[in-house]
Amino acid sequence: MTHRAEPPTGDEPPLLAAARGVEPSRVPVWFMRQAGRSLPEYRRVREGISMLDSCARPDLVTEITLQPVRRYDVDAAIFYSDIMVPLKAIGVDLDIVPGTGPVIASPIRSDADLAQLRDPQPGELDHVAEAVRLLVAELGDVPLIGFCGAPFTLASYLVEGGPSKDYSRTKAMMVGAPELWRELMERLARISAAFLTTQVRAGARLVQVFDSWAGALAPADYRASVQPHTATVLAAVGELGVPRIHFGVGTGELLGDLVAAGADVLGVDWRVPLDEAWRRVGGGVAVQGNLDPALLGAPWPVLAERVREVLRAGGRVPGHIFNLGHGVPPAADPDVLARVVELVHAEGLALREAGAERVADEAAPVR
Ligand SMILES: Cc1c2[nH]c(c1CCC(=O)O)Cc1[nH]c(c(CCC(=O)O)c1C)Cc1[nH]c(c(CCC(=O)O)c1C)Cc1[nH]c(c(C)c1CCC(=O)O)C2
Repeated sequence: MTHRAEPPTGDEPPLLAAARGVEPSRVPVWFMRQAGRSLPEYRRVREGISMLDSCARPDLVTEITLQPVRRYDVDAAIFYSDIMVPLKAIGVDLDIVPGTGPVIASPIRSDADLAQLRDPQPGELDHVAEAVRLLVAELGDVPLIGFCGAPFTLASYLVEGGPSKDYSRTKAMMVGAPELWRELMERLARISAAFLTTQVRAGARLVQVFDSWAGALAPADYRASVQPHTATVLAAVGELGVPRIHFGVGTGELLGDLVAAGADVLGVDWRVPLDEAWRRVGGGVAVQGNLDPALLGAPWPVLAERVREVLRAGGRVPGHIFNLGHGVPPAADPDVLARVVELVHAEGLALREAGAERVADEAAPVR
């Protein structure tokens, strides 16, 4: 995808313009995990219904996805689902335990265990397509973001059996049983690609691939054992022509490799300033991020300054989509998020210009 190549178009949704590196009519903003426990209306509709059951009901998926769009003036909806949903759909015995995360009944540690993983059959993702179609009809001009988990992040849950701090069984398989690892990653890439292309074919206009835990890997291991499989997923949606965001936490040393996997937008956590991230990858992409979610609890004047700092750094990059550096924490105050959206929209473009001027100053010859 080219950047700075096309003139601004007044009516293109700001999110899609920024993703192409074209100046948008306002700085677009959305939040990872904008739907979820931080919203009282979410807690109400989820009462007595498990996470995975809610994901299987297109009416609930539609309602929950729309909740943050009604409450905030965000520039995108993100499909309410989970990275584990396609695995559940093919029959993997798993649950999402509140306060813990995904838990797998029979972790995958041998060739025989791989039998749990097969390509989704026709019909198994119909509830996903139906929910996306319902949503797109309701959303009007607000684009829907589709998403999936990258093979490594999915593998980490399947091999460990649940959330992990060090991913030691996963890494041991990666280096100690490379054939088993390759087969596992190839199967996961096909499953995630099917989940993602289902969303795009039903109307999602942009996608985000979450390799949330890839930052745990050394770059050489990432490149040898992970990147080719994520590239398969990104290529499958690339063929459909939608912009692709690639995101992971703690990936400061991997940013160039994340882009090389086939991304149009680099998702950055709060550890690396956006302009620095863009320099590290040599440009050629838009960036998304990267306010530290922990700062949402700071006094408003302090938080507002941090929002402006993100906008200035993003202003040095041809396309910037404002977001947090990771998901909205369950304890976040929705009124604070609403103020962040207002601030980004009110001051974003002016601060982009300020950021761009600073780049020009630095580029001027020293006398
Ligand atoms: C690693 C990962 C998972 N799921 C996801 C990731 C990648 C994103 C990231 O890095 O955070 C992706 C995800 N999960 C969810 C969304 C959709 C909606 C959105 O972003 O607004 C998305 C994009 C809903 C969800 N997925 C989950 C919730 C909370 C469950 C609940 O409300 O009961 C939501 C709204 C559950 C979940 N699912 C997972 C975890 C770690 C958890 C949290 C467990 C907990 O703290 O209770 C696995």
